[in-house]
Amino acid sequence: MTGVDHIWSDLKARRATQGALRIEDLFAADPSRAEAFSTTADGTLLDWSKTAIDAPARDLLLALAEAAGVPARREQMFTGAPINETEGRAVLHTALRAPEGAAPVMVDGHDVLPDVRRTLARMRKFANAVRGSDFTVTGGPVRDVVNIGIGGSDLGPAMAARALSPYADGPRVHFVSNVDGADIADTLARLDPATTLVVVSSKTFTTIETMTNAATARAWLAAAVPDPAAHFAAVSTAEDKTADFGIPPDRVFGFADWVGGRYSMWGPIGLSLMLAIGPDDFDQLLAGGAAMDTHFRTAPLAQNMPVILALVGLWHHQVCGYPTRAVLPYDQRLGRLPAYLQQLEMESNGKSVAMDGTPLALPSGPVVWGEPGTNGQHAFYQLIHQGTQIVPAEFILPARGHEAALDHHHLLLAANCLAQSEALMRGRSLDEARALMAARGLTGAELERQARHRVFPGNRPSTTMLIERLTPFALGQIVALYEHRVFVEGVILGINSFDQWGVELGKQLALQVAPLLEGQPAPGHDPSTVRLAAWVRDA
Ligand SMILES: O=P(O)(O)OC[C@H]1O[C@](O)(CO)[C@@H](O)[C@@H]1O
Repeated sequence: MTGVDHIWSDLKARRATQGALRIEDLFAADPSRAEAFSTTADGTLLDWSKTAIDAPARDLLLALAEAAGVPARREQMFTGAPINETEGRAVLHTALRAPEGAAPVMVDGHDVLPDVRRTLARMRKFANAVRGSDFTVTGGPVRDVVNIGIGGSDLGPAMAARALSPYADGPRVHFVSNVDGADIADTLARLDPATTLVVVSSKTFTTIETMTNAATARAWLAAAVPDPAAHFAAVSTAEDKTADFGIPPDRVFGFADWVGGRYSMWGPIGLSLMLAIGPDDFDQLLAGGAAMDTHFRTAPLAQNMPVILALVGLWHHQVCGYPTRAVLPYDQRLGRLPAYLQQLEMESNGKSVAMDGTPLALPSGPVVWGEPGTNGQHAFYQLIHQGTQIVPAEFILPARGHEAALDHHHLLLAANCLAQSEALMRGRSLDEARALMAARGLTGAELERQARHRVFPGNRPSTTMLIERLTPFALGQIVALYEHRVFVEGVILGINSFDQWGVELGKQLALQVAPLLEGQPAPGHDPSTVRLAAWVRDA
């Protein structure tokens, strides 16, 4: 067994010794627990005290991070080593947000930062022109922007545009991703082609959903304006393909293959966001990401927010065996954060083999899901509180909202968030439930029956991340925090978090199923698929 294997088995042994331990007991035993199991970074706070991680478990988890080589791998990532080994690429989304004066980042003997800055300056110039009406389309200044992209070329900017809507003072930005014609039809139906700019965002510029939607947008424009090409910009690593599509090079924003799709919102893939909020606020987003990078790179592991969040995640999924985790932002504008994190976490760490191709010794990443509070409270929290499976909850709460006149809303929002984590931990015992029923006048068997329905087991873990307000800077911190959390979990599990071979097969088969739907011969499909296709075809 390796040192890492030993620590995993020590962790499982530690968990086994906890028996009926209640999280509340940990607070009783250590009056400083709330502080000791909290981590801060540039105005944010992560409280992980409401978990069953006790001091010995914490020490083992930190030892695990050391033994798995997190600090060394982290340096390799930041300095451009090809740590995406299955694709032979560096992983340098951090370079997209590197501050002025940062040390050169070398890939194949070439500092990538000057190119990053040049592209950012071009984006800034273009965004200023569009926002300032210097860039015009057929009908004059651009009033609407349609971002066409999917996965990492959609979720990041779409999530951020919604999160930062109080900062949106440019053209209205819309996001079309699904190949379902309903998506683009509903979007375009509201828009005037003469004043619409379409940004086609695709790292590869081959993704079938995006190229189909782009062609539909082009046809929509062609039917209404004399020069449809004048209404397009593109973001891609494949400049030959953007040229084939007819987009002039001065409106193409390229990036290198060392930026993974789901890590790409910091660069040109963020163009539509920049058009909405402006270059200065976009810079603030980058600054927040960069601040989290510095924290991740320099803070000791025991105070390192991404490392801690990762270790909490490993404790819950790989040690305790909880199958999912819920991300519960108490901010309506973070409504797309769970979807964004689903791609970030599940596409990154949803793997079955280790870097060397051998089967993983431990489960890979968990299912990630969620919804903003308080809406989730009135939907699925029932299961989180009383269901038979335990769902670690990750709360995110800004201390203040943007609506000063609605502070009373925010107070209730915050109270709900804090109350949920308390309720999850504390629960309600059978005796407490019996007392409640007795107070309502019930007695005997009926009291007992009703009381049992009102028991909350409690002892359910959660973390709470606090930010001051959902600013561009804070959003940058949150996204970079989760990116690094995924990285740390991946390193410790031995996973390559930067490829996504698991999405390939379905894409290939979709192309082979299409002829079936058109009634053409398409051998090699199973009887169920053939029958389903026939039903769809003949309906
Ligand atoms: O930006 P592209 O090349 O269109 O890819 C879109 C998305 O498709 C995937 O490759 C797989 O679905 C994602 O990783 C990526 O973000």
